Amino acid sequence: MHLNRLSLTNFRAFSRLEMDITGRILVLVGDNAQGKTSLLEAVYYLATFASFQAGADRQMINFEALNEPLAVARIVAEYDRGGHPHRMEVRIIQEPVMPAGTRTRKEILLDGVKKSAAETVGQFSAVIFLPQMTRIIEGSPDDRRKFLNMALCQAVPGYARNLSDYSRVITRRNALLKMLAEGHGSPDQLIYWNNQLVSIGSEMVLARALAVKQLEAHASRLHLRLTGSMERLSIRYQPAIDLDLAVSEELTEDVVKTAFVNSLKRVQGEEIARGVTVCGPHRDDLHFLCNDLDLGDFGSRGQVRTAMLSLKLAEVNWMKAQTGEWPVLLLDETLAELDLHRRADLQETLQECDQGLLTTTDLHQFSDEFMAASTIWRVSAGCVNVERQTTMDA
Ligand SMILES: Nc1ncnc2c1ncn2[C@@H]1O[C@H](COP(=O)(O)OP(=O)(O)OP(=O)(O)O)[C@@H](O)[C@H]1O
Repeated sequence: MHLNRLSLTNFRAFSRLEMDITGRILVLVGDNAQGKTSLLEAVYYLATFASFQAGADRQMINFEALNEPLAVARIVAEYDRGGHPHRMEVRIIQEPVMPAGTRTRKEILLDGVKKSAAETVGQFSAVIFLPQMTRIIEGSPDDRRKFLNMALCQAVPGYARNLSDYSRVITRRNALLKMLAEGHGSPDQLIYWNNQLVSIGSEMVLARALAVKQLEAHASRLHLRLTGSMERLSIRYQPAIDLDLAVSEELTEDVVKTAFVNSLKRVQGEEIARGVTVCGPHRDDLHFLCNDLDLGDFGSRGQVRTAMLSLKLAEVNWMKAQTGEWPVLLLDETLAELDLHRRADLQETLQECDQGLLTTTDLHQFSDEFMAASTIWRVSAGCVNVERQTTMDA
């Protein structure tokens, strides 16, 4: 995967930006609040159609543009995938709705053809490294599910569609449960939504179980290397349905569906009383263990950071194995956080991949060798200019 050109219009602080990207490794350097992270956000949006930092899409539309009745933020990328050139355009549109409101929606064009997000996700793939990514281990189950979803949507065919259908089923089922909680309707009305939930949810559980196993294989190997064989990293997937992965021998669709149906029977009373779906993949969790101790509860800062690096490098390798393509690596101020040894490992992965974009406020943290292989772009007040082009990609 190689990004050749990026064009932004009314995206965050960039009212207009055109970048011809020739290098394999790009370092975006600039002071704070100049737009470096926003650039990575735009590129990552092309991979997932979700921001890693904004709660709502409208936050990405330039403030001044939002003063207009119709405001459009546009990201256009030209990239190579599997040796073929592609063009993706994403428009985030805020438009008026009667009588006096606004709504935000997005439009996606892949090679000139309008597509939905679910059918386009994965056409351009990227992995993001952020200083705050330790939240995946230390934060809430929601952070961990988000991590899984972002990775699986890009690399597992059909997962993005299931995720979007599942979320629709949950909304409709919750509305019915709320009605039942208020004493209207009959529990028999749940049968249809239970079938939908079990059918889509079981596919998601299977995909997650398999992906976590594969990610764990990569992560534990990398973690042994990063810790000089001192620490064994394992990742445990904990589905919210009554399914103990440690004891279930072979995980088939039937095994998962039976567990799901039984779980729904067990919680039906509670669900009707609370008016909400309490069991299913939207309540799944992950656990990260280091030498069998849960890192979320007992990990030191350094241990969590190293485990995160192993996990993210595993995600890169897993995505390559799944899709045959290296994802574009996006590193937001990540190297500064790492010691020399771990920095070297990350730089090694960068050398293997097709392309990496890094942000920094300080070029001194990079080795001379790394700098020679990088093209340096200066980001200043929403403008980006090449400061030094590498000669090593020629
Ligand atoms: N929708 C928007 N419209 C205009 N400007 C915005 C919008 N959203 C954010 N900004 C501004 O963009 C600026 C750049 O933010 P960004 O996080 O990309 O900078 P950065 O160079 O990565 O900074 P740092 O090094 O501090 O992380 C901020 O000053 C922010 O206020």
